[in-house]
Amino acid sequence: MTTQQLVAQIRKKKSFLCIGLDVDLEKIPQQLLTEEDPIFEFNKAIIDATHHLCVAYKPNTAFYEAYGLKGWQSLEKTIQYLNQNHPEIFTIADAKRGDIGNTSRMYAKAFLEDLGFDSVTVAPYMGKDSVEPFLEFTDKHTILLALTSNEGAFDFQTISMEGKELYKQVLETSKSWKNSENLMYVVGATKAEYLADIRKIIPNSFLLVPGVGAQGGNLQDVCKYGLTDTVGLLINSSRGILYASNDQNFAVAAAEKAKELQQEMAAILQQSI
Ligand SMILES: O=c1ccn([C@@H]2O[C@H](COP(=O)(O)O)[C@@H](O)[C@H]2O)c(=O)[nH]1
Repeated sequence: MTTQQLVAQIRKKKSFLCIGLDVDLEKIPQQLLTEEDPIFEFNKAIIDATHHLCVAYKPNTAFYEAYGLKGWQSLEKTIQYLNQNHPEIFTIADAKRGDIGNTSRMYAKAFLEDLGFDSVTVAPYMGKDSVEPFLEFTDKHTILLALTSNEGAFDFQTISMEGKELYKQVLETSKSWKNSENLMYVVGATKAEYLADIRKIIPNSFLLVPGVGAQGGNLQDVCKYGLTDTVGLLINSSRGILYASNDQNFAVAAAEKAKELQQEMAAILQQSI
């Protein structure tokens, strides 16, 4: 999916919501556990109930890898279901990969070609030759970790080297990489106060912003400094939507939470026009 197509979907749905499909078998309604593939059945119910309210889904691969072969098969079924039924929705494999070049090429092939995701998250710290193999997929997007939502982000990402914080160095250097126009960046919603500085370096790039909901990030704060002329934001919420209820009405409850965020986004978009 091109960035223009993503922006068109955002305008059409009045939403820049990304729903995180982080399925924890201990948190889903227990009656689903009798199904042959509880993870997929849960995802399917969530997707069926929320697809009109969001423009992206982001399965975090940890929640599938944790269940071995069965988990990987659930991930495969989930992305196939999305690509077949909702090809207009942007898909993100939140896998946080990155390795020496030939290994990165295999990661890129796994997520972007074999599974068929539109994008994959990548850690930047092994540098240019670890990221460019992902960028070789020019019809896909590589989402680079810039300033993450967790407390540990302050251990390295904000440390200054020669007067420049590491996350800023990542943003600036990555712009010189081949096919960098296909880069997006992760910035945590809990770090909204950094967005004005971030926008000085990457004024137009799309940002994937996790941390709204369970981590306490604020949508209004993120939009105040992060919004661009073409929106430029995908706001992720996972637990805050998925686990709104764990009774039989879980999908309806999830849709209600998603709708609250979508309506807040619609109001923000209307004001910014
Ligand atoms: O900086 C980051 C990068 C990734 N994540 C991931 O996003 C979701 C957030 O889930 P919530 O339940 O809405 O907190 C999850 O998959 C994280 O691994 C992040 O939170 N922060």
